[in-house]
Amino acid sequence: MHALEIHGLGKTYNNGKTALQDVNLTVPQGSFFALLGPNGAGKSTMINVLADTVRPTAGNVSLFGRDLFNDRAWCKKRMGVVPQEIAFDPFFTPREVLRFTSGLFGCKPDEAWIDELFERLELTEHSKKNTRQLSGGMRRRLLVAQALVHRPELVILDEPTAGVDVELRRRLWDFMRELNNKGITILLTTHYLDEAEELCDQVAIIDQGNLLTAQPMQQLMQSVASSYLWLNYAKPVTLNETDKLALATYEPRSSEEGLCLKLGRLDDGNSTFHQAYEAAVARFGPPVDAGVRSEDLEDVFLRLTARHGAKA
Ligand SMILES: Nc1ncnc2c1ncn2[C@@H]1O[C@H](COP(=O)(O)OP(=O)(O)OP(=O)(O)O)[C@@H](O)[C@H]1O
Repeated sequence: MHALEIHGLGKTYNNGKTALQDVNLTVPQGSFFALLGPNGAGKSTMINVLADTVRPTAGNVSLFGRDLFNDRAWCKKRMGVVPQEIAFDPFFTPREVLRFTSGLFGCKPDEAWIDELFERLELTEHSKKNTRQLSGGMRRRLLVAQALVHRPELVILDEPTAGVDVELRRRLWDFMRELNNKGITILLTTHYLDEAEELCDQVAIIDQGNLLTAQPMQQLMQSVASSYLWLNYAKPVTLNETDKLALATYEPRSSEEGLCLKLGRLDDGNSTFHQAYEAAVARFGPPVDAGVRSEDLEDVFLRLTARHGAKA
């Protein structure tokens, strides 16, 4: 069964802005899913539709097989959402916020779980303060605790680590990974693409309301990420028309330190490293240094969204 199945989802705001256009997306149960996109791509709109704070103008969504819009109460209990906007009643303490939220989900507050959440999210010593006394990072962690207090099976996090320092971010992700290992599905948006690549086993990229790709992370990296051979000649290499023609297969680019060639695969699956290196040496002589660099998720993301932007 899928945690989420989204069909033909569309949202046009009252001002005429279309934030989502016919989005089809499946989030497998138990996955750690990254929903990525540049600013204004439509990520928060999608999350707000799931959280019932934005009404879609088209499409349907099912959560663990049940219709999200017709079976709201059932679905809400199984879902915990960490929104991007932070808003708490300033007169409540974090513990009161969590007790109150448990009540909203029809559960008796589970004090042991609340203690564990405070501990894991490093809020124990702040649990009796008023929320207005908390820092931005603490409030964001309290939002995460609030989303988890009713033990949801699907956790949706919209930029949960914005404003959270590196160390805390790492510990927050460790906690999310532990929850995921226990079978909880996690869907998150983040602008930290290196963290998404490390954590997530599924990835979707949206841009201008359109889904560009959705697939297992490993599959995306294998099929789309390229490798490049960097040849250091200690100065930029000038490519004349004959060089460009001779090296055309490697899409040569002059760099500050020399030359960059795109590597491909031969029929036997081996890299074209050797051929590219020899071709460069034949034209420019041996470099002072050379290395191979593979594209990471950020490179792939920039390439896919730039190409889409150029088309739009
Ligand atoms: N309430 C609204 N009324 C009108 N337009 C809106 C509204 N909310 C969002 N939009 C527009 O919809 C588009 C998608 O916005 P959204 O916040 O979903 O993007 P996002 O991918 O979450 O961006 P970010 O990474 O900056 O948070 C943007 O062009 C935004 O300006």
